[in-house]
Amino acid sequence: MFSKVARRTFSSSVPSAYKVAVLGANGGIGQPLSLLLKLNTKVTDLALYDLRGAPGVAADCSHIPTNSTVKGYSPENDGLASALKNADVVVIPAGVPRKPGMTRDDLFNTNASIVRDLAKAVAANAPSAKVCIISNPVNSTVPIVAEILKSAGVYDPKKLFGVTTLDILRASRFISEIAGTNPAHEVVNVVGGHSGVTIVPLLSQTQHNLAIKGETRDALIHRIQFGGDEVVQAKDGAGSATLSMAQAGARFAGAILNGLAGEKDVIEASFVDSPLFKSEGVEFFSSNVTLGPEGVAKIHALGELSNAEEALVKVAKETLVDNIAKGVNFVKQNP
Ligand SMILES: NC(=O)C1=CN([C@@H]2O[C@H](COP(=O)(O)OP(=O)(O)OC[C@H]3O[C@@H](n4cnc5c(N)ncnc54)[C@H](O)[C@@H]3O)[C@@H](O)[C@H]2O)C=CC1
Ligand SMILES: O=C([O-])CC(=O)C(=O)O
Repeated sequence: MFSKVARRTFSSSVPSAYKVAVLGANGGIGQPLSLLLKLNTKVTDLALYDLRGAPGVAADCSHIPTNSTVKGYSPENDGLASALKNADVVVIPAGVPRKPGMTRDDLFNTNASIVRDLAKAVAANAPSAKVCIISNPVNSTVPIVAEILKSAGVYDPKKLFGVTTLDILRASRFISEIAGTNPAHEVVNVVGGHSGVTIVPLLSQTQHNLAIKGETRDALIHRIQFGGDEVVQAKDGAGSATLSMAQAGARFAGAILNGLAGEKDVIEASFVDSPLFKSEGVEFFSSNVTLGPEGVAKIHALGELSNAEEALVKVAKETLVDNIAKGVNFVKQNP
């Protein structure tokens, strides 16, 4: 009797039921991201995969009394395929992080093949999932995944996302430190890509418009562009942002789930296959995206830019063309 009542109450409180797979779940990002996804009530099946350690992370998370079941998978016994089967959303933070002195591009040689191989598994086992790429360099890893999905004949540009949400989090926080405001109320559009000069915060569109000016403004833009370096330096060889990234990844995956569930006006920035600058050869670009049941419902234009922002976007586009080509060429040479 008691269990029947309990079960009824339980299921009526579940708004939607989705399977989310995290690939790289035992890592610095993977562990706290798995925790935060365990707290999302739209997730009913949480599949945690890593080369090692995922069953431990899963057992740990599974004791938290939210509605999802959690299972850990290893490469043995086709664990990757099982983790991916029927996944609605796949989040990929697998790969090595930076050490001081490295750029994100320095991670390419190691992470490109990791992401390529995981993308092949996604194509084979979860071809219609929404795929969220965290592994760096995002500007190149997203095109790698696109190429693999294309060769498998399952590419849908509406379903592939580079996660740039951490740039938005940092921009809100750093602006609030200057303006003395609540960071939760700082809405800021950050566009372009996810590395250095490709990260373009559109400060003219914030509530401060041009009120933050001169050297303060330049320093703020630089801090948003190179915020990742602050964490890499502070961690002093032990990796890069993990906790703030987990929060960013959980927010982004949560938005994807909200879109899947048919909620209205779900908007997050993401590095996607975008029409905005395709005519200039920039195949992927990050801007605000409305998310819906199919993934991308609408890609928003950048809106009005100041002259200085136009110049920043120009530089971002030039770098992005190279970063994207590097990913595409990698797959051509190493299919
Ligand atoms: N998009 C973004 O804003 C951010 C991206 N990152 C990137 O995220 C990635 C992960 O960072 P951390 O979690 O700090 O690194 P980490 O080294 O702590 O964790 C990476 C995990 O990936 C796993 N892994 C490696 N190869 C794998 C494979 N083939 N299949 C499954 N799992 C595999 C490792 O076993 C490890 O558990 C890095 O590339 C980092 O640069 C980091 C912060 C922000
Ligand atoms: O800086 C890094 O290497 C990790 C990252 O992408 C970030 O923190 O934005």
